Amino acid sequence: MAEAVVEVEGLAKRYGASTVFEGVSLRVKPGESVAIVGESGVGKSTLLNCLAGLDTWDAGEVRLCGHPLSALDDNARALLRRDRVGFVFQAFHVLPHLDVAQNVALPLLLQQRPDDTRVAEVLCAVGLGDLGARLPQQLSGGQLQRVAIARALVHRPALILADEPTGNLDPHTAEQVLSLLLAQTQQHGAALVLVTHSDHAAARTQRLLRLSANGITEH
Ligand SMILES: Nc1ncnc2c1ncn2[C@@H]1O[C@H](COP(=O)(O)OP(=O)(O)OP(=O)(O)O)[C@@H](O)[C@H]1O
Repeated sequence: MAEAVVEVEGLAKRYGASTVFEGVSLRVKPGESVAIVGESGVGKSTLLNCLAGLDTWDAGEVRLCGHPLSALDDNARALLRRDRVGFVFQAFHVLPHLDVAQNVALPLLLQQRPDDTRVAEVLCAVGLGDLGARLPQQLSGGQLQRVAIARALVHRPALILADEPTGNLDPHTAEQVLSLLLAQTQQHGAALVLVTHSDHAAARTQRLLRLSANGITEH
């Protein structure tokens, strides 16, 4: 059995007396694509943040590339995330004072392996080949989303986490972006976990998981 890229066991998240979810277990292997769906507020973004070690939990464990995240300190978690994870945030988190190419280059610079050719290649792949010198404020919402996606893919991470990656895109661009995320799983063996409200996006992944307060179920 291939080692899971990410493995979750009995995860629970609470805010005070209020439980967001509990009993969440899942495994995603290299080359697998998974969509997580569920009602608004059920904790999909929270779960994604837990998978990346960006949020804490109250019971259970998350293992990323074999490492139990609760055993790592903040610094070790940040290093693991830097090397293994590409995260497409719902709110993009594009840095406003850097141009598009500089934003996309960031994961490579953090790993001290700058690669302008790779940055240009990924920008072309998301249809932003001519916009590398633009500042984020000069882009549309859909273009910003594609910058966020290019930045999440540039360092060929083992795990791609994407929170509503097609939420701001027209159907044609959404299709292109999904193809790009899925190609990364097929060609480079990355694991993709996608949070989405779109039935269409969910239908393109190999597995569909529904999150509810009592856990997560496969459909
Ligand atoms: N700091 C906080 N304190 C208390 N409750 C919080 C806090 N942050 C988030 N929550 C609650 O946690 C729950 C999960 O939020 P989350 O954003 O993960 O849901 P979601 O399923 O991604 O929602 P959506 O589909 O609307 O994006 C929500 O009910 C939210 O109100």
